[in-house]
Amino acid sequence: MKNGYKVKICGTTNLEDARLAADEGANFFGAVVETDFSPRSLSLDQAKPLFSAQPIPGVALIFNMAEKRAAQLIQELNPFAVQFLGETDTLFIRRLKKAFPSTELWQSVHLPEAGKHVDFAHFKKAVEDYIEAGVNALIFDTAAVFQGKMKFGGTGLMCDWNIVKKLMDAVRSPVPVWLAGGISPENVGPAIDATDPYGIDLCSGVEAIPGKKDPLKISSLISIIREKSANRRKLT
Ligand SMILES: O=C(O)c1ccccc1NCC(=O)[C@H](O)[C@H](O)COP(=O)(O)O
Repeated sequence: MKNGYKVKICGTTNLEDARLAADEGANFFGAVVETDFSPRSLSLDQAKPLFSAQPIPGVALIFNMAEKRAAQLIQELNPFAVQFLGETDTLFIRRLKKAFPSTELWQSVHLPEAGKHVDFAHFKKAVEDYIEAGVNALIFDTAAVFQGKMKFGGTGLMCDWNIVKKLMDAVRSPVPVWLAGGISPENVGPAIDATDPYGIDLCSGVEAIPGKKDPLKISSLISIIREKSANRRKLT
């Protein structure tokens, strides 16, 4: 999608699905690397074929990875962007940015699932700090406990879109802001209406089975997003 809302098809585990996302018109694919709480996590070697092909720009998602390993990942995969899933030390962001100026650094911000209490001041400060440190994009997503373990993303659960919108309005981010968490073809329209994000990032909502994307779900999602984008253009 060249104009309008962007789409990232995330949790991609194989090259066929990265190509499918590209063919259907998504803007980015994402792959989770060396992240133990994700059933879709790839080793560096498993991720290589996806990133050497990069049919569309690829985003490598990592969780609290050591700095040396993150540098190695950037050198070996040459992703368009690295996306941090954990709460990232802003000095770490600054150092990586200096070392790899041509790699974008994206930061996930994980809110609790909708209905749970949100410490608004905490999230506002975190977002301001990430912007100040120089991240290139922010992704609001959902974190939740599964089988006693906190999962930062890939939950299939929505966060509170009204709070996302309130945070967006409060920080007036100079960088693109994505919405993720439990989005599917069924609810992508209301998700866009509620937050008017730069883009939509999703994983389980377009899968046939965990780890395998569903072509029909992706094409239905993209056609809804195209329609929403066309309507927005009419309004501006
Ligand atoms: O896909 C996963 O298993 C995953 C696990 C941990 C972090 C991220 C993960 N997926 C990639 C994404 O960024 C997802 O698009 C995002 O978390 C939303 O996932 P979903 O709620 O399944 O759409």
